This record gives sequence, C-alpha cells and structure tokens, in this order.
Amino acid sequence: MKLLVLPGDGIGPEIVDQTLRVVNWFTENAGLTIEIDYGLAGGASIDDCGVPLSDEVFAKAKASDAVLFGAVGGPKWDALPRASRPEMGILRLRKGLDLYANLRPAISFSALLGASALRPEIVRDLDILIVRESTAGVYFGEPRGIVTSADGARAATDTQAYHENEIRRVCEVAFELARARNSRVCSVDKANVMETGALWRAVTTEFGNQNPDIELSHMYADNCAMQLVRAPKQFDVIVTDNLFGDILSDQAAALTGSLGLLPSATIAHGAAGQNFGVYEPIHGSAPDIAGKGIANPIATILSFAMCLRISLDASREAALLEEAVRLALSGGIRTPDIAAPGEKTVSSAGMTDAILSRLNDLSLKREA
Ligand SMILES: NC(=O)C1=CN([C@@H]2O[C@H](COP(=O)(O)OP(=O)(O)OC[C@H]3O[C@@H](n4cnc5c(N)ncnc54)[C@H](O)[C@@H]3O)[C@@H](O)[C@H]2O)C=CC1
Ligand SMILES: CC(C)CC(=O)C(=O)O
Ligand SMILES: [Mg+2]
Repeated sequence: MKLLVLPGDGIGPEIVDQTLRVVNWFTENAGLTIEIDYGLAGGASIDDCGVPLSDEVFAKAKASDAVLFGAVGGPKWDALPRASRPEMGILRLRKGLDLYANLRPAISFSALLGASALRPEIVRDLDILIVRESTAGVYFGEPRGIVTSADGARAATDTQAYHENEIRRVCEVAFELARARNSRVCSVDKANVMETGALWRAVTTEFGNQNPDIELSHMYADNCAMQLVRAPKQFDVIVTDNLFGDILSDQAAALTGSLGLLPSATIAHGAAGQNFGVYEPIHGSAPDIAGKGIANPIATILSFAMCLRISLDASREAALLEEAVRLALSGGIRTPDIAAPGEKTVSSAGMTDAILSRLNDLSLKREA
C-alpha cells in the first residue's frame, strides 16, 4: 500500500517521525508492504511554495491508499489571509477528497485514570466514538468574510449550511459503525435555534426510522457538552456536524487525560467500505511545546492503528499496536502531558521506545 506522509508544522514532524518508527516495525516484523512517500503541508508548504497544500501534493494524496497527517499551523502564519493559512491544507484534503466522516474515538486507559480531569468512576472503561461531519458546515459555507463599512466599522460573516445528502451520508457511517459497537447513536445539533439544526434533526430522524435496529437519540449540543463531563459513559456513538464535532472531541480528549492521546480517521464510507483514509491526531501543532521533543506521540501512533484497520484491513496488527500502547501506559511510561505531579517522564522518543519494546514482546509471545 502507498502511504503519503504529511508531517506539517510544530510538533507535527516530531510525532510523525515517532509514528514512522512504528510503521517501520510493522513492515519489518509483520510482513506488511508499505511504500512511503512524503509531502509538505501547512506552514511548511507555504514557506516552500506559497500555498498550504500544493496541487502536486494533493495529486499524490489522491494516488495514495492512505495519508498520515501530523498537524498544521502556528503563530508564524497567523496573520495570513484566511484562504492561504496553514489550516487550509487539511481542509483542502478533506474537502477535495470528499472525506466526509471524521471518526474520533475516545477510549480511557485504566493506567491513566488519574490523568483525567474527572473522577475515575466517571471515566473508567469509557469507550465512545464521535463521528464528525468533515466536508461541510460552517468551516466551508459561503458567503464568508469581514467587510468594513463606510464608517470604518467591521462586520464578519460565516455561513453554516448543510444539504440533506451531507447529513444522511455521515449518518450512514455512524449507524454502520454503531452496529459493530453497542447499536446506539446520539445525534447532536442545535435544532432549537438553527435551521441547519432543524434539518439535521429531521434527516437523522428519517434515517433512524429506516434503521430501527439502531437506538437513535437526539441531544442539543450545549447539553451534550455538559453530559460529556457529567456522565460520558451514557454515549456509544455521537454523530454531529463539523463545528460541534471539532469542539466536543477536544472535550472528550480531556476525559481520557490528554489531547495527545486521541487519534482520528477521516474517511468517505463506512469502515467496511471504501478503504482510503487520512489518519491524524485530533490535536494541533502545539506551538507551546514544539521543538522540545516532549509531545505525546500516542494520538498519531493510534491513528496509524486506525490506518492498519481501515486502509490495510489489518485488524490483528491494529489490535497488537493498541495493546502495545496500553502496556506501555500500564508500565508507567509517561510523557509530561499525562504525568502526575513529580512523576518521572520520558520524551516522545522514549514513549515510542516503550511501545516498540512491547510490540517486540507481544510478537515473540505470539510466535511461541
Ligand atoms: N488538524 C490540525 O492540523 C489542527 C491544527 N490546529 C492548529 O494548531 C495550532 C495550535 O492550536 P491550539 O489551539 O494550541 O491547539 P493544540 O491542539 O495544538 O494544543 C492545545 C494544547 O494541547 C497540548 N497538546 C496538543 N497535542 C499534544 C501532544 N501530542 N502532546 C502533549 N500535549 C499536546 C498543547 O501543548 C496545548 O497546550 C493553531 O495554529 C491551530 O490552528 C489546531 C487543531 C487541529
Ligand atoms: C482545520 C483544523 C485546524 C480544525 C480542527 O481543529 C480540527 O480539525 O480538529
Ligand atoms: Mg480541532
């Protein structure tokens, strides 16, 4: 399989380098053939050729079986006009490849119960999946912009727009994934105040009626934010729009202990359908810790586990990698973001060393 690697900016190249060590382990030890190519995205691409994602890199992505993406953005490029900012690099990939479903699982590790902002009993055994619509909504709606009127006052516009087909197709993915879990989907919207919310609710309700094997519920987004910290285990699959999904998934990360733990896959069909995906941590380029070698690589490494499962159809290998991550954490290995005060910490490379060593142990055990 052809894997295009786009490290991006800030901690992006650091966590991607660590993940590539894991990718190499699988090609050397698990008989997988992964042909790796590289490209620039975000600020790195702007510095090189003036755009956040060049046509050449886009074409390479299209010709690949999967993309491993780090993160983009940073203060250096914050003053650029919207259309040429680094963040447009990932948005172009999602939109241009029509990858409309961004899967963001939030799973708590028992070894990290103390790292959560919440009491252990609230997050113990948490396993939820946020399915975020990722090619429409307010991140893409037109018109948008800031205009200055004759009196010098500025006014800004963004447009939140959804076509019913865009809602239905992301529902299909959420329902299909729920079928392999606990068969419950909670659709999150603001149907009480927004037209897009009213349509979202109407379409999800129709879809739910056509698929009675799944227990569908609805919740307003503000209540969902509250329920996620009050009783997150009530959820199985959450399906929601682009903006709410972005915000609620960062919130879900805090339940598990760190933004550095949550992976994602952005796909165009159910996990059992079309196999192409963009795999990336849910976090950004973390300029506050970039260059220090301390970023937690787990979110990106687990994104590669999602790649193994979805794009390579290698579920056994994906489970092996997830188990190696779990064992590294239960062995007390901690990057600073998940360490208790005074606890010994390791670098990004130290965390990856620990995961690779567990992979070696697990594969030896398997052979025995
Ligand atoms: N998909 C992408 O490429 C995304 C890019 N961004 C961009 O990233 C830049 C920074 O945005 P922020 O709002 O600060 O969000 P961020 O996700 O980069 O960081 C938020 C906080 O979480 C911490 N953090 C994030 N990832 C971590 C990791 N792997 N290990 C340890 N700590 C970690 C950071 O140090 C920071 O304190 C901005 O330019 C933003 O636009 C933000 C989100 C997604
Ligand atoms: C375009 C990204 C910066 C938006 C975001 O925060 C995300 O996709 O998680
Ligand atoms: Mg985000």
